[in-house]
Amino acid sequence: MSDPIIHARHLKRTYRVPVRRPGLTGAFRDLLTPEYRTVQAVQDVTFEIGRGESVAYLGPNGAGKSTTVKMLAGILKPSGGELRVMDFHPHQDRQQYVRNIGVVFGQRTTLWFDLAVIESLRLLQRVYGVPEAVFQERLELFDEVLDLSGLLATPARKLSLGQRVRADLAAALLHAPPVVFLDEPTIGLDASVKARIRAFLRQINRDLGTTLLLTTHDLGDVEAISDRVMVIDAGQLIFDGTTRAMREDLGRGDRVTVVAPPGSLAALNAATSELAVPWTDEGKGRYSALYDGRRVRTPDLVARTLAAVPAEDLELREASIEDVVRELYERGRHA
Ligand SMILES: Nc1ncnc2c1ncn2[C@@H]1O[C@H](COP(=O)(O)OP(=O)(O)OP(=O)(O)O)[C@@H](O)[C@H]1O
Repeated sequence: MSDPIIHARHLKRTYRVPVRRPGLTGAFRDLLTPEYRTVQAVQDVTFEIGRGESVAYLGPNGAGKSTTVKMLAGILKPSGGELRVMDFHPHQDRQQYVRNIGVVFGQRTTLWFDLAVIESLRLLQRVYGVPEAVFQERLELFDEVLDLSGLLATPARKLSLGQRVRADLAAALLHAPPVVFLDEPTIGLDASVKARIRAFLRQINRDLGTTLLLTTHDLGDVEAISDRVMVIDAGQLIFDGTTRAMREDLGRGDRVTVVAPPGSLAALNAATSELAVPWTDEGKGRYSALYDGRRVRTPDLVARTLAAVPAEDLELREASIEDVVRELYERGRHA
């Protein structure tokens, strides 16, 4: 990796949460003698991200993604470990640091609610000291890709979700920060807005060399925006590498799908048990299995499958990122 810009070493973050005791007496006791338990949201996470990389940070619900992003953005103080982004300690150096990064939370806005979008952008222009000519140039670029011009006069509170996220992206990138953190930037957006935002993020990554780290549950984002994937589960990194390496690491880079009468699962599993290829019932008569094409001979698998069930259709393809991530989460759960 060339020139790391983000260093996280043994990063930890715990939350202290009140324990709720049952019933009315419990409620009184909670009030008088509160008890707390510790949630380990991020347990021990180590990674480096190079300048200009575009990294997707994935994990199931509650895995610790948002907590990591909030530490990276300087909003939360790590409970342990080290964190450095460029030459800053994000939380400690927060005031200076935030001028050098962009942050987008898909679920909440950083725009002033009652101000027209352009007024928010003008305020940010002043905060960041962006010269007028540069401001105009960037507005033009944002308008080109994010189609902003129609939104500029509208107060943030009147924007639809998709419009709001587009305006938030412009606000986060106005000062051309070298590093941008995005927490579920495409959540709840329709396909066309998603496509626009993905294209925009890809463009700033490629053309401006902006380093991106984004959390998402939408694996379409990963395919479109990121070259590298880090997967966190229960507060720990369980994978860090390219999507291709992820397929290879798992050894299940191929997928077979068959359409067969309902109730075919047992017969399929029996037919391929020697190959250790377990099937999943996807409903509506579709059954699929992930397997390692280097270990299992595909013609052998196909022959066994077709002998076991009266198949209406059979499809072979490379496993999608979605397949692989689902499998990774499962593996993490059973580890
Ligand atoms: N403010 C908080 N107070 C207490 N516990 C919290 C707080 N924020 C998060 N947690 C807990 O920390 C853990 C990690 O949460 P986090 O929001 O970082 O996960 P996530 O991977 O972003 O999840 P999701 O995909 O659902 O957004 C979870 O167990 C969550 O309940």
